Amino acid sequence: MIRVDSVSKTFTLHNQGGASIRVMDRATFDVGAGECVALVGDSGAGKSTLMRMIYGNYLAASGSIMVGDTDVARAEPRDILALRRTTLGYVSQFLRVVPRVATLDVVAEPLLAIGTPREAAIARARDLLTRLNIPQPLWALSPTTFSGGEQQRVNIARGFAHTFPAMLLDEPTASLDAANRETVLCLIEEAKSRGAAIIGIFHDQPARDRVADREVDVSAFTPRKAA
Ligand SMILES: Nc1ncnc2c1ncn2[C@@H]1O[C@H](COP(=O)(O)OP(=O)(O)OP(=O)(O)O)[C@@H](O)[C@H]1O
Repeated sequence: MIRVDSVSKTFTLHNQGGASIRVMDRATFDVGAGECVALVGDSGAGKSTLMRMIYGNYLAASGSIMVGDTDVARAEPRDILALRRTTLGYVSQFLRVVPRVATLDVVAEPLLAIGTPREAAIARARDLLTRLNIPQPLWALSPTTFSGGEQQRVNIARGFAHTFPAMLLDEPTASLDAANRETVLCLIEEAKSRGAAIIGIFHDQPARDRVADREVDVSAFTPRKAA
């Protein structure tokens, strides 16, 4: 489902005399349907950079990143946006809050965007908000004023609303309490059992041990170490 092949990356620091830093050299791995792969490696090894390249936020200098039939390393921006709507989900720790949109609609939006009938989308949003312990009186409010933890849980609910065939998870359990952490681990397990291919960064080692089938050590693709 996801195949990263010989992906390299160099950052050019335009504000520092155009200095360039090679941060990734020929990263290669794949993730099958129903599988969860954890990216591991020291701080600065390039885990986030690799994930951002797979999501299409950072452009890979060379190589290919196949997600389904789309090569993210070469795709047009509109194709990447279509991929993100239908195929590739991304759950980070942080919600990008849209002012004045009710929490229920924030969570249902990814489903509405792919044409799910409103009633079904809202039902799924209610179910996820309930599972993630967001109190019902808050559902009609914008999450702008919610606590950090509440915003994180709304973001997770939104990220899991659509049953994406491929998902990227960036520290999905960070700073959650035990009950909500358990819910997120169950959501990940459910996604795997319906066949989603998942790539995650988990500093939470017990969480990683539970949901990840394999680890990919990104340090192996860090140029200074590979040299
Ligand atoms: N936008 C950027 N511009 C320049 N350099 C960057 C940029 N993003 C990341 N880097 C560099 O790329 C390298 C890899 O960083 P990255 O954040 O991917 O590491 P990481 O493995 O996710 O680390 P951590 O576990 O600390 O989050 C680092 O040396 C970092 O300084």
